[in-house]
Formats: sequence, C-alpha cells, structure tokens
Amino acid sequence: MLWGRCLVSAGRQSCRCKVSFIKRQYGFLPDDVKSLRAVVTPDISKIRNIGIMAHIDAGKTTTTERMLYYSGYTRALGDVDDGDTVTDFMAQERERGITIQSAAVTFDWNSHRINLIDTPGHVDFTLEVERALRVLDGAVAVFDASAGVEAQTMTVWRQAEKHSIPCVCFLNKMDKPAADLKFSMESIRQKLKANPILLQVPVGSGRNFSGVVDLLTNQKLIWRPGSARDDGRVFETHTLDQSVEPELVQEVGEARAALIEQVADVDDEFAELLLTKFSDDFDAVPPVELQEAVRRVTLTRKGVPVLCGSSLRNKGVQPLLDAITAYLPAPDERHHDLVRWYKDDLCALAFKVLHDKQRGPLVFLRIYSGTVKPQTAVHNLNRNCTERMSRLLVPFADQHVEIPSMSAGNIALTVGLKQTVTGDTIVSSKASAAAAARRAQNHGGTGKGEHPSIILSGVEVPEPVFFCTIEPPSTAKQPDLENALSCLQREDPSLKVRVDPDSGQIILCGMGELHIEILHDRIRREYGIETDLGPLQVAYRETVLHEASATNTLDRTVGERRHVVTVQLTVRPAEGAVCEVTFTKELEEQLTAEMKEAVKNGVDSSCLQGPVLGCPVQGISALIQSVTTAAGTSPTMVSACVSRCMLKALRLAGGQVLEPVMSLEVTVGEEHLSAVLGDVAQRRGVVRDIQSRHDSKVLLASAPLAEMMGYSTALRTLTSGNATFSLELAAYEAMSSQDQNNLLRRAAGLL
Ligand SMILES: Nc1nc2c(ncn2[C@@H]2O[C@H](COP(=O)(O)OP(=O)(O)OP(=O)(O)O)[C@@H](O)[C@H]2O)c(=O)[nH]1
Repeated sequence: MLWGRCLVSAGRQSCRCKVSFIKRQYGFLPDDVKSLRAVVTPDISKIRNIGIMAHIDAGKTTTTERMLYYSGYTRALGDVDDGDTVTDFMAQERERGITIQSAAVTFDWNSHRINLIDTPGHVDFTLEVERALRVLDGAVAVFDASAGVEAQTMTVWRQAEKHSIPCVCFLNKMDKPAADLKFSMESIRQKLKANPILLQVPVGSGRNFSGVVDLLTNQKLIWRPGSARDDGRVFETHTLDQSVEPELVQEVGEARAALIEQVADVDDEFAELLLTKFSDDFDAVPPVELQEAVRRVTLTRKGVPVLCGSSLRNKGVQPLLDAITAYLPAPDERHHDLVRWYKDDLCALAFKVLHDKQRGPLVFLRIYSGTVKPQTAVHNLNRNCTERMSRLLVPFADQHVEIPSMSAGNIALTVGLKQTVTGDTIVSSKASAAAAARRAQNHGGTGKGEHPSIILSGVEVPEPVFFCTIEPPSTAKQPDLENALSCLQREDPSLKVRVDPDSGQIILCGMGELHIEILHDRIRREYGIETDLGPLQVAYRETVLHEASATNTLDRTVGERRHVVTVQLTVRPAEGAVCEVTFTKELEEQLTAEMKEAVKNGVDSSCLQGPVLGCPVQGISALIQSVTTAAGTSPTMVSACVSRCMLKALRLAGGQVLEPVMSLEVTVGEEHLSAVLGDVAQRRGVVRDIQSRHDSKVLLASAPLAEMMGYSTALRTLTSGNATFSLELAAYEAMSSQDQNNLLRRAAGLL
C-alpha cells in the first residue's frame, strides 16, 4: 500500500523533482515509412513481449532507457534523476521519479521485435504489474545487486509464477561498493525459491566494475570509461588470457564448470549430450549447445539465467538485450489454450485503457490470433457489443505511430473502442465468436454461460484498503468530476468510486496513500478540476463471532397491494467465505428461482454495511430456515425483509471488526534500528524477524494499516533519511476488544 524511499518521499514533495522537460530526440520517427514496414510485419518467432519487473528503485526505468538508446530508438540517454525518461511519461512520474503506469515501448534488437512494458515497482500499483504480466511472454527481473531480493520483487515474482512467465534476472547496480553477487544469487535461491543460473562473472567490483565475462563464450566484455561518448554503446571484447589474469581465468573456469553441471542437472537432453559427445571434457561443449540448453531450462522455468551490470554506468545492458532474444519465448512458444478455437480469426485481450483528451479512449490490445486493421468493426465478447476501430498505432511510450495492420503475437494500441474496458476479449465478429464456441464445444470445451471457453480471463482486481471523500469546488463542477472519475476508472480498475448513501458525497477507494494522491493530482492536471479530499480512512471489514438466529416479519401495503413475508435465518462465522447463503433442504425445493434470488439479494445488501461500523461484512454464512409469503408479495419485499432479519442476526452474533494488517519491511542502518523498533511497537506492530544485510538491518514486521499513515515522513525523521521501507497488505485480522472499543469511540467522536 505504502512505500517509502525516505530520500525520495511518497509524500507531496520529492527530492528527485528536477523537472526539466527536455525534448527527447527519437531515432524512430512516425514518418519513417521504411521502418514502419518492418514494424508491421515481424515474424512471430522474432517477437518478444517482455516485462521488466522489480522492487522500487532497482533501476527498471534506467535499464529501459539504456535498452532504447542502444537499440537506436532514442538518440539521447534519459535519466530518471533528470526527469526525462521515455517510459515515465506522465507528468507525476517525471516529477516523482517513479513509474506509475506501465508504458509499452516497441523497439528492435538483433533482428527481433521487442515489445517492452515498463511496470511500476510500487505496491500501490500492483494491478498495473498484474495487467502487464497477463499479456507478456517473458520477463526481466531487475535487482539492486547490493540488496538482493526485496519485498516487492517477491510479490511480482509470485505474480509472474502465477502466469508461468519465464524470466531472466539482471543484477543491476554492480557499481555500488556494497554490490554482492553471491548474496544476490543466494537470495534468489532462498527467497524466490528459484534456480538461478549464473551466465556471467563480473569484472572488478564497486567503482571498479568494468564489465563481465560471458560464461558461454569465455569472452570478456569491457566498457572503458571515457571511451567514445562514454555512453556505453561501444565496448571491447577480449579472449581471456591466462598469463595476464590467471585469477580471473580460474574463477571463470570454475563458474563455467558449475554452470554446465547445473544445466545438465535440469535438462536431460544436455546431460545426454555431455555424456555422449563431451564425456572427456565437459568444458569443450560449444556455446551454442549450452545456449540452447539454457533456453530450454528457462522456458520450462527449471532455472533462471542471471546476468549482471550497471545500467546507470552504461555497462552490461547489451548482453541483457541479447539474453532477452536468446532465452525468452516467442509468442508462439507460449500455450494459450482457448486461442486455438479461433484458428486464424482475431482474438485479442484489452489489457489497458488510457484516456486521451483528443482521441478518446486508447485501448492496448495483446493479439493472440488473427490480424487487426483500422477502420474495421470488432466484437467485444464481454460487453456483447460491436465497435469500430478507427486507428491502429504502435505504442512508443507517449509517441504513437500509425500503422495499417498488426498480426498475432503483437501488442497494438487502438483508437475508437469506446465501450471496451480492461480485461475484455476482442474478436472479429459475433459470427467468428460463435464459430469458435462451436469448435470448443465439439472438442469438449467446458464451462457455463454464453461464451464459456472462448473468453480470455482478465485481471483480478484487488479490493481497495483506503478511502476518502472527494468534493468538487462547486456543485456546477460535479458533472465534470463525475466524468473525470469515470474516465479514470476505465483506465484503472483498482480505483473504486461510490456515493455515500447518507451524505451523498463521492467516495474514492484506492490501494494506498500514494494511489489516491496521484489520482487527486491527475484530476487537477488532466481535467482541470481543483478538488478537496477528505481525510484518508482505512477500509475496515466486519464479521461475526458466534452463531445467532433471528426472525423478521414485514407487512406493508403499497398502493392496493399488501405484502406480507416472514423470514427465519441463522448466521454463523465461516472462514474464507464472503457472505455465503444456503437454504434448508425443504426450502431449496420449495422456493422458486426468483425467490431464491430475492433472498440472496437481501443477504448481499445487508452485508454491504455491517451493524458495528457500517463496513462490509465478510466471513459469514447465512442459513435460510423459512420464508413464508402471502400471495402477491413481491420479491423486492422479500429482499427487504431478509435484509432486516440479517441485520438483527448479525447484531446478535456479536460484531467483530477486521482491520487490514500490513507486512512491513524496513531496511535501516544499525544505529537507527532501536528507534525504528520503538516506533513499530508504538504502532501496534509485531516484529517477526531482524536480518542483517551488509551494514544494514532488515526489519520484518506486521502492523495495522491504520497505524501506518504518514509512515514515510515519520521514518525519514527517525533515521535522518537513511531507511527504506515497503508495506503490503498481508491479511484482514480481528481487532482486540480494546482496540475495537477505541475505534468505535473514535468513530462516535468520543476520543
Ligand atoms: N549506482 C547505481 N544507481 C542506479 C543504477 N541504475 C539506476 N540507479 C539509480 O537508482 C534510482 C532508481 O532508478 P529507476 O530506474 O528509477 O528505478 P525504477 O526501478 O524504475 O524505480 P520505480 O519506477 O520507482 O519503481 C535512480 O536514482 C537511478 O539513478 C545503477 O546501475 N547503479
């Protein structure tokens, strides 16, 4: 939820805000027609849809900028510290030096087309990462080599695992004195439970880090300071010389032997090759055989290649690009089960929507099969509507290049799809969807509903944990604000907007302080509306402690008609469930589908506002024991009666407030550890572990979100800016009765 880099706060001010909107020069201009032809028709085996993921500040944006520069698409190196990177193009990103929206960038390397999505590292924007991963075929995990695996990397890694995405690791910041290859490898092994396969040995360490030895070829790649423009474009390649550098030769020999052994352990084909052809001398195995084996291991996720470098110092990025093309999969090497039903017809997933003032909504599509062309109609399966795609663009950060068509495996940006939202499946027509459904059914496709097995699954949207009111400057501006919020919601499904039923105020619900602050900022900058935010509040939940039963009768005459209904039900705690509804056996048989629906609606509406604090209720099950209605009673009245009966039962069952508890990781110098520990204890935090990392201590704790407001400022003060932290939702937990009483008294204005 929250994130902290005390030197660069998540708060209102930023130390990295040297906002110089330097005009970038692009090597690839929209009117460069020759390049455009290549843009449109890359061979699918040469496409790499890649994401870069990491903990905040590991250097994703800096690495992306180097990739763009070396691939020739930019003519100047961007720098996050100067606020002029290509991928961080939103104004807030440039000012704050962080990545908020994943920007798609397309460029070529080694005759390969790389569609690269720069994903944010901040937990508030986890959904952006998830959205990007959903449509990627491979990922580069960037690490700060002095920190190894950090909290957010673990979250993103889990997300990549969920989507079975093959990865390559890049140990960045090798120029830092505290950079530690062994430690980083071990932390990948321990914390990510992965099998890191080291493909390079660094040459020099800290400030003297000058390059790497490629263990496949035994070639030394050196970036000399002061050479050419010192932009790292030019580097030297040397064969290792035993007489000049015996120690390095020995280190490389050992590392290569370990590499060969490690790959043979997980790849039978390679092991067989070694034993048959190279049994006398494993080291004689040619680089190309080793490379193919590493590729197989990467694609099956039995291992992750590890490379090292320093993006900021312009070292090691070209081999990383080579590794992306060599080891990560092409789109046709990934298995997307349902896509086969479409054969060569269009099947694409809308994975991101941006709102452009001039062009309207811009929808990013990952094309799984078929071809998209501008000026054609497409069918949206989720919304069951047909829309016209007016233009087709290649996403080049905030530059968009118009193209005549785009084929399977690519990522395209479309103009004109007004109904489409994130997660929708786009096909060429209703008829082609019906044909795909027929094929799926003939082959025993499973599932229920209209287009069961032909809809691509979207992105899970996490529940927001923070909310606050938002007020327009005047009632005249209310419609503008509502429009701005609905545009922002189409872009960002993790933003929820609702209206308070009592006060009529608009409520913004988001993933963290920074998330809400950025939205506030965007409403001001992009929509020109100055709004007031109410105090940020934690989204509590409620549950029950015991079982309780209640009966309720509703007898109401509306117009000529009398509605009489009596309901009897029991609620009880049910871990894991949100609000489960079950009926007794007799009722299950007696009630019509319409009445059952009415009962469920009644239960759901009572669960929106629990009896203790008016927060959503979860973790309960309701057993409906009897529903008796007089003739002519409407289902709406049944819902109302059930809802009231539920409220009675929930009160009797002893309301328990659940609060979001965060897992906190603080990295701090030893001298400040006790101050940080004292502060965590005051925040009702529980320390789980304290680990050592070089000269720093890493504190692992859990603490209620309510106590963590403004933590970045507090930590900065406590440690004079020498600490970093990350905070992530761990679970909703029951409050102690004393804490709950305090909360209730505060809510009632008594504290
Ligand atoms: N010493 C050193 N610093 C680096 C290196 N790469 C990046 N940095 C610095 O690390 C900081 C973070 O870099 P970014 O590229 O913004 O990192 P990021 O992972 O994109 O960060 P978010 O977008 O906030 O998630 C900046 O101050 C960079 O100058 C490196 O190789 N060595």
